[in-house]
Amino acid sequence: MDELSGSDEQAAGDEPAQRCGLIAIVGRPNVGKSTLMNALVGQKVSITSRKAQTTRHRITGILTEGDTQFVFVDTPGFQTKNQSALNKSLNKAVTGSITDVDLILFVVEAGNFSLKDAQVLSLFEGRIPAILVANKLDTMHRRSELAPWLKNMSERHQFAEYVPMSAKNPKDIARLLNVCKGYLPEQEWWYDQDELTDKSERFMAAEMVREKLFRLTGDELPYTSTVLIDKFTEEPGKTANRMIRIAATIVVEREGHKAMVIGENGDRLKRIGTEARVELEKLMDAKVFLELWVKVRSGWSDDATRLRAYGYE
Ligand SMILES: Nc1nc2c(ncn2[C@@H]2O[C@H](COP(=O)(O)OP(=O)(O)OP(=O)(O)O)[C@@H](O)[C@H]2O)c(=O)[nH]1
Repeated sequence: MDELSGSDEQAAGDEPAQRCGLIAIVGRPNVGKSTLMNALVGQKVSITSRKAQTTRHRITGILTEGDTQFVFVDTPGFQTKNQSALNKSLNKAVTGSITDVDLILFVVEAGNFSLKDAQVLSLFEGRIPAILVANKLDTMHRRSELAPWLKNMSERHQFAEYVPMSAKNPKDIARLLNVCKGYLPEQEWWYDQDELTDKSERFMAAEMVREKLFRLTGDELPYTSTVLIDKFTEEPGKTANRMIRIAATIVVEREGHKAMVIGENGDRLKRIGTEARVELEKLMDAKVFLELWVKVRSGWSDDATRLRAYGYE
C-alpha cells in the first residue's frame, strides 16, 4: 500500500512544468505584425489591412499548445512622421510594450531595412532577447541576397535568432512558435487553455468595424477615422444560443469623408456592416445585429482630451 502511494507521488512530480510568457511583436507599420499574430494564435484577434497604421492598441493574443502558453502583444507601428496627439500615444504604446516582456519579435520585410525600421530597433535596450523575423520572404525576388542581408542585420543588433519566413505560410508559423518556446520561463499559465484574447467582445466589435471600414474605403479615408461602440447588449436568442445587439458610430474628420464612408445609396456603409457582422458572428459564436452610424468630428486625432475619451491613453 505504502509503495503504491509512493509511486503516485512520483508520477505527479514528473508532470512537465508549464511554460508561459509575454512576447511583443514590434516593427514599423505594414510589415505584417497583425497578420503574424493572427497566424500564431490561429484565429483573427488583430485587424489587418493594406492601409498602414490600422493597429492602434496593445492587443493580446493567447495560444496554449502542449505545455506552453504564448501571450502575444501586438503593437501599433511606430510613427515617425507626424507628431499629432494620436501618433504620440501610439509611440508610447510601443516603448511601453517592449520593456516588460520575455521576448521581442522584431518584424521587418526580408531584404529591407529602412530608417523607420532603424528607429524602432533603436528603442531596444538589449536586455530582452529579440528574434529578427524577416517576414514576407515570399515577395523577396533575389534569394541570393538573403545571406548578406542577414549578416548586415546581425551587425546592427545582436539578435538571439534569425527567422526568414512568411506569416502566410503555416509551416513557418509552426517553426517560429518552436523557436519562441525556448525563451519562455517555466511558470504557471496566466489564462485558461481556450482563451484567445483578453480584449472584451465590445472592443473586438469596434476593431472589426474599423477593419472593414479601412478595407472598403482603400486609401481615400485618412487613418484618423475611428469607431465608437454606443450600445452592446446581449439577449437570449430564439434560434442561436446568444444574440448580441451592437450600435456603433464611425467618427470621421470631414463631411467629404462621411459621404465616402456612406457611399452611393448607402451601399458602402451597408457592406461594411454586413462584412463586420459576419466576422463577429464567427468570433462570438452568436447571432449579431449591427447598426452603424457616421458622424463628423473635425480635429479629433489632435485633441488629447477627446483621445482619452475614445480609449487612447
Ligand atoms: N506576401 C505577403 N504579404 C504579407 C505577409 N505578411 C503580411 N502581409 C501583408 O502585408 C500587409 C500588412 O499587414 P499587417 O499585418 O496589417 O501589418 P502591420 O505590421 O500589422 O501593420 P500596422 O497595423 O500598420 O502596424 C497586409 O496586406 C498583409 O496581407 C507575408 O508573409 N507575405
